[in-house]
Amino acid sequence: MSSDTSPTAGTAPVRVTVSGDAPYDVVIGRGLLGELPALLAGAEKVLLVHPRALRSTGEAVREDLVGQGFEVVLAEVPDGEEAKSAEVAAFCWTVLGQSDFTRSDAVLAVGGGAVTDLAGFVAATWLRGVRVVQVPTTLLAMVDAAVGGKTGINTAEGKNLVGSFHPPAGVLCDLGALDTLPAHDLRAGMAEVVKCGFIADERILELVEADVDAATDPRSPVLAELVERAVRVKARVVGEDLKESGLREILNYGHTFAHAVELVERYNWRHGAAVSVGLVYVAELARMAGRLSDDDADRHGRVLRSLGLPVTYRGDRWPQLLAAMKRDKKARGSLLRFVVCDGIGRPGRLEGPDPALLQAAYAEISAD
Ligand SMILES: NC(=O)c1ccc[n+]([C@@H]2O[C@H](COP(=O)([O-])OP(=O)(O)OC[C@H]3O[C@@H](n4cnc5c(N)ncnc54)[C@H](O)[C@@H]3O)[C@@H](O)[C@H]2O)c1
Ligand SMILES: O=C(O)C(=O)C[C@@H](O)[C@H](O)[C@H](O)COP(=O)(O)O
Ligand SMILES: [Zn+2]
Repeated sequence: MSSDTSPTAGTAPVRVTVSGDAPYDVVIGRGLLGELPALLAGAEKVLLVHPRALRSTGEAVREDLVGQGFEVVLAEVPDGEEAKSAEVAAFCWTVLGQSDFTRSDAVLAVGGGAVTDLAGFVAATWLRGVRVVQVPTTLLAMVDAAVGGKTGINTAEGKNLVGSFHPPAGVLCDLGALDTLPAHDLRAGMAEVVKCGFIADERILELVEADVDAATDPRSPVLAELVERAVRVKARVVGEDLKESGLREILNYGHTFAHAVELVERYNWRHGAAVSVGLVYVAELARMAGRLSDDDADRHGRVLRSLGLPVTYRGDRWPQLLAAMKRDKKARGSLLRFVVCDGIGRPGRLEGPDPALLQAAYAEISAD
């Protein structure tokens, strides 16, 4: 994770501060793991949660921290969405209990968004809340999941239905981790980057449109700029509205449909891929509701398609999708609520849309 012949090697890390009751920094750069001891200072024990795929990274980080005097207990969890279950959370609680973790000890997540969500939730619930430090290793986790303190696990009925707001003590986005990330996972992360472009920072869209290869090259300064821009959008929003009482909902752009797709597909779709289709769906919905221009709506599909992300979904799943959307956290009683854009960088809400409109937007993005 600290290689480096990359053009961004040697450049000073960028620090984005997230404000709130306990402000913290999101650090973006290369070779950042030397910052871990300071973030963990005061803890005797550290629970290092990592996915199976990152066993050797987990071992290397453990050795480093042991050399710095920490007692490190490893919790290896399944890859991907399988990690976000009550069973895996209970496994972590058992490890914490058997290792006598106290309130001055800490949880350290090294992994993608599934691991940062799980580890954050475990930290939020252990002894009613202990410190968590996030080391995201996917693009999606760097720009979104590890930042902002939204933690959670899934239940059989839906995505992230159990969780807590528990901000981290710090986030280290070591871009070197992206060197080993499969291309489809990098693309999945771009869906959340592009989401930030539509809700708040049009320059993100322009950078992708100008050179999609540079935008998706883990070693390019363009990708580093995109990470920073997306993190700044997220930091600004969660710094103002940690618990999603209003503004934070804009980060959920595209997610009402996306989470429904993930559930219907039994989590065999990557979250970012589902977000891509969800963005196109909600752009279509906004266009049909007379809220978004044809040009701006078309731009959603064009940018996401250029990144190799899906922009259509099978046409025979409407009842299941609608049932899942009713469990979206933005719903109030039987009122479905969507984040829509009235233009680029102008997020708003669409409340209780006509069911016929919802289905018509689905028909528009359906593949035969
Ligand atoms: N809390 C939030 O605010 C928030 C925001 C966005 C997404 N999320 C959640 O994040 C999750 C998706 O995260 P994701 O896209 O990172 O997927 P993921 O965590 O499932 O990781 C994808 C795969 O990449 C592997 N991996 C991770 N880092 C790697 C690396 N450097 N090299 C090689 N392989 C690596 C993982 O083991 C996994 O198999 C979803 O559960 C989503 O709900 C949460
Ligand atoms: O941080 C947020 O707030 C978001 O909504 C970011 C989303 O990208 C993320 O997928 C989040 O986990 C979705 O939250 P949920 O509340 O809809 O489960
Ligand atoms: Zn998301």
